[in-house]
Amino acid sequence: MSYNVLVSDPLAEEGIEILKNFCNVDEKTGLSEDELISIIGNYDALIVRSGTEVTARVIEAAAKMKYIGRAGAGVDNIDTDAATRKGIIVANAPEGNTLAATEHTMAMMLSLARRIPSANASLKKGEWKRSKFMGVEMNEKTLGVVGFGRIGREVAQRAQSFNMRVVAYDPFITPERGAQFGVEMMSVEDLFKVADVITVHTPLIKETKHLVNAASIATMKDGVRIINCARGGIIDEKALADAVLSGKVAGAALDVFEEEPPTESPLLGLDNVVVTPHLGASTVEAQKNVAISIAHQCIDVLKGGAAKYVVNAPMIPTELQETIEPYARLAEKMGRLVSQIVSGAITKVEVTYAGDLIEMRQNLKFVTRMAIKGILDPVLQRPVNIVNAEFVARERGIAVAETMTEESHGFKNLISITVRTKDGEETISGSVFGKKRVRIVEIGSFTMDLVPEGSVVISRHIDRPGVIGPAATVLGKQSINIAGMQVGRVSAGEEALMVLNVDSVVPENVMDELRAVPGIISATFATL
Ligand SMILES: NC(=O)c1ccc[n+]([C@@H]2O[C@H](COP(=O)([O-])OP(=O)(O)OC[C@H]3O[C@@H](n4cnc5c(N)ncnc54)[C@H](O)[C@@H]3O)[C@@H](O)[C@H]2O)c1
Ligand SMILES: O=C(O)[C@H](O)COP(=O)(O)O
Repeated sequence: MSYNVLVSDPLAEEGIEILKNFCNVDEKTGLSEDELISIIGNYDALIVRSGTEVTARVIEAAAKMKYIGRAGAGVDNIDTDAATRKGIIVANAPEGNTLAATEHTMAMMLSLARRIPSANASLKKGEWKRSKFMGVEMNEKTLGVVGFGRIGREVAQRAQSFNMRVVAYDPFITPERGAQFGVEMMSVEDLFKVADVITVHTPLIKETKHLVNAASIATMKDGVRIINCARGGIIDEKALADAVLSGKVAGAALDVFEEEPPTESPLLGLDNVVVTPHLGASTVEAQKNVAISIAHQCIDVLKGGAAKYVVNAPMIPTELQETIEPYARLAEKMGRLVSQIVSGAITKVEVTYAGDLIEMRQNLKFVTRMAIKGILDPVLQRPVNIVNAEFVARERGIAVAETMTEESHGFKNLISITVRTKDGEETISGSVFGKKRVRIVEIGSFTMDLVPEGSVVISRHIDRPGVIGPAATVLGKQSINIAGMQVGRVSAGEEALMVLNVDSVVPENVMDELRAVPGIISATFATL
């Protein structure tokens, strides 16, 4: 199968080469939304940087899209909710440009402190104004880092080497974690009060929109310096310009703007403001890193696998991927089976984890989503995957619950899926033996040891002589080979369950014949 990939922003050649070895690649930059919409239906994957707005309209038109890759960190130019609804994997390359953005932040801080851009421009105009460009030292100043993630931490370490005191605000980082970096975590209000230089390193989300505004600037030290190498919009540009003009803020350095390019930003005309055109990630090294990462992830997804840095699905830490994989595979197969043996509209799915699995509770969301995918796949025409499984379930009014229990019925690990419908409920349990031997061990109250692969016939019958033989004869007459058989019963003479692994599809008319065998109560054909 040949795949088409559209690269709509400049991507380093190293990434393009990797893609070209696997699929057709079109590089078309500078497209308008309408131009993008008119061609996007031809592509299986789209790769962007911050230049392309991947709107809900674009995603709606992306009929066969499986992957949107962001060769960089910020995904605020991609409507990830719209992608999630469509089951499109959105992935980024968050680590590749961390050091580039960090070093750019340090460059901006020093440029601001020593007024390098203005001094450079002045000298090049033929002036020699040494006293005009008096600077300040960073030594012993306090740096306030807002957002103590990858870049925030790297900036902090470099600032410490300048002998700066570093304080930080990040609602998701504990004081203990901050202390490991020699950084005091504090409230944003306190940080604004004590910092000589403030640098923001958060994503642009509703909580961080205009975090630096007229009111918060008023609480800052007189002569504070402010840096934004994260996202335009975290700082209210008008408020910042007013504060620079009034002298409250001694200077600002901005790499990113509310609108890019920033045609109307009041900051562009100010002397004490250093600006760059979103260059944080623009190093040869960073561009190579992100292009390679996003190209490999693209190929992994097109081959049917998962991307390493998915932003719209649960991520599994690399070290756990091998451990989780068999559970995810088992849950999907169990979901497929249970969905084909229940009748009536599904109203609730409950996935219960027991035994050793409880220790992995943080990472079981992935397994639950695979169970839902398995349940919905056989009944829906649209693609259901790890990205949109929960969304599609919700959309269909199916409640999903995930529970943990110590009770594992003697198994080392146990996954149980209970599906409720308007007509009743069915529970299937499975376990992973050794590292990856997956088995279904219970269907309802019947114990078994079923390899969840291929085609199966599941029937309920009265436990008495003369039922199983005639049932097998029905299949034999149609040359349908029985590769395996499991029979389970709770007590002799009552209802029993039979599962036949068959080597070919059993047509509906043959299933009807099977259902007509005296003693057979019900029979279902399922593909796993
Ligand atoms: N200028 C550039 O070219 C450039 C390059 C790379 C990254 N970036 C941007 O830099 C920013 C940081 O990137 P990163 O890789 O460090 O991301 P990251 O996810 O590692 O760190 C972001 C941090 O922000 C914190 N945070 C979230 N909400 C917050 C809030 N309300 N208040 C304070 N902190 C909050 C998170 O807990 C996290 O620790 C992103 O916006 C990214 O898009 C810009
Ligand atoms: O979020 C990012 O990675 C940076 O803003 C870089 O954006 P760019 O890839 O458009 O340079």
